[in-house]
Amino acid sequence: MRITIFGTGYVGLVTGTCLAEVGNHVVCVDVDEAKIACLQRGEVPFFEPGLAALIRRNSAEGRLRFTTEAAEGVAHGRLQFIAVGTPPAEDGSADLGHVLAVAQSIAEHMADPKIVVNKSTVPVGSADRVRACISAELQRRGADIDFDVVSNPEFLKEGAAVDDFMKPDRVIVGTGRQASAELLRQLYAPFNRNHDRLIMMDVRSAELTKYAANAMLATKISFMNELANIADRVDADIERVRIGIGADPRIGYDFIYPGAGYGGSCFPKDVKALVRTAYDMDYAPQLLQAVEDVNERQQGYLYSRIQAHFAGELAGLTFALWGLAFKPNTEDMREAPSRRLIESLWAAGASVRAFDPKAAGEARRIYGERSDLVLCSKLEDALDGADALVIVTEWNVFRSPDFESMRTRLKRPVIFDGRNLYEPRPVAALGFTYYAVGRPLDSSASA
Ligand SMILES: NC(=O)c1ccc[n+]([C@@H]2O[C@H](COP(=O)([O-])OP(=O)(O)OC[C@H]3O[C@@H](n4cnc5c(N)ncnc54)[C@H](O)[C@@H]3O)[C@@H](O)[C@H]2O)c1
Ligand SMILES: O=c1ccn([C@@H]2O[C@H](COP(=O)(O)OP(=O)(O)O[C@H]3O[C@H](CO)[C@@H](O)[C@H](O)[C@H]3O)[C@@H](O)[C@H]2O)c(=O)[nH]1
Repeated sequence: MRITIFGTGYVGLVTGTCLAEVGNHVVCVDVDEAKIACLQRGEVPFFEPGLAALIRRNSAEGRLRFTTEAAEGVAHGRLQFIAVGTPPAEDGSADLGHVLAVAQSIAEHMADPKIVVNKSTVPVGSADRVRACISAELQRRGADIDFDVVSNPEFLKEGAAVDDFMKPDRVIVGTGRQASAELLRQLYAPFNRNHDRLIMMDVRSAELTKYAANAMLATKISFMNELANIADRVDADIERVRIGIGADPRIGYDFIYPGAGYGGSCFPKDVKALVRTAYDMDYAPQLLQAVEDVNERQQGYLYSRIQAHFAGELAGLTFALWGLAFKPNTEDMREAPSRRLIESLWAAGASVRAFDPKAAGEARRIYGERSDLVLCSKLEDALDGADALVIVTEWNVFRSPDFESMRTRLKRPVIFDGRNLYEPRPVAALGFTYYAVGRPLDSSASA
């Protein structure tokens, strides 16, 4: 099939590349000239495992092209995917500005029938707004061209995006038209061979399904963070509790890790947007509001532990930080817990020596060169002369460190672990003061 994708971020670029990989002819359009120039040179603008090789192969074999020309993109595909950002507006609602700008471009250049497929995460009713936008422009042009707007939300995770797209748990397609449903079924057939993963529904339910999935996952995390905070106070070990409850298949082990709070470009903004939708409909979403409030507090967890340990005297201290990205296997720092922590430490007069396997460049882009942020190229270097180590992201390389060397490099043997990577008792036995999330400090519970 001939397919056009608007937006070459995590979703657009992965979607376009994976659709090309199974034999389709794909044109990706972005307004960011630097990004498109980079892709045209065969470089990938961000780190996502496995993506670069796929882009290079499909570009070389002529199935994948990149352009800033909307007209070229609109002319190419019968299917026009919208995969642009929907950032939070001031009031928490999803900002549809980029989505509607793409709809407008499609309508301006449309010369034959199109199926517009929305992959961006958008509030219920957005497909109607896209449809209205396209209709208005076609009417202005005096053009009578058939089109449909389909909702096809994306569920990929950063760091595993290619795998998630190639082997989806499910593909949600929201449309009221049989012909659109049939075309989307054909499009996704190569990803649907093992068993039928396609779930067809109406457009509004498809739009809400995306928010429901993210809100449910965010709820699991906030629930565990709440429990971890209770465990802290009653001297119980949340890791034992996690293992104990996950054994119940109705609960399961996925997404019940307590930590430094959820971050990233999706959960924080999507929970907020769903809360906003509910309030707009005169419904108070108490549970969702609590999910967000708990996360807000949890993002301050590491800092409050640090403050308590140093009795609020942080001025002049140096903290080694392991992990800047919002989670492992990505360089993305959008809403990363590390940012809130770094900024709190700076505000208290402390400085930071950070190591992240992939996100140092992103941190430099966000914060620029500053004397209170040293970005180290080796994890050991971050420790040198620091008053404590703080672990914010659970990269694999942090899981089995050389504790002896760590103790000699740190000025004081103190670890604040926001991801519960180690067992408290053995680490304490090596002479460290070890703070984890919801785990007692060297108690029999952690034996
Ligand atoms: N990142 C994820 O893991 C993920 C997963 C599922 C769904 N989503 C949703 O998908 C959407 C895109 O997310 P993302 O992380 O890929 O975004 P992103 O910020 O990484 O990329 C968006 C891209 O769209 C481009 N763009 C903006 N306006 C444009 C226009 N008018 N025409 C063409 N390109 C334009 C931007 O330049 C940018 O390159 C969001 O709604 C997000 O919530 C994201
Ligand atoms: O048990 C857990 C699991 C995750 N997290 C945190 O939750 C955040 C989000 O993690 P993850 O869901 O793995 O990353 P995303 O790439 O943001 O993916 C989510 O958001 C995407 C965008 O909507 C969806 O498509 C995905 O299905 C959904 O998992 C990160 O800060 C994690 O550290 C925890 O604290 N505990």
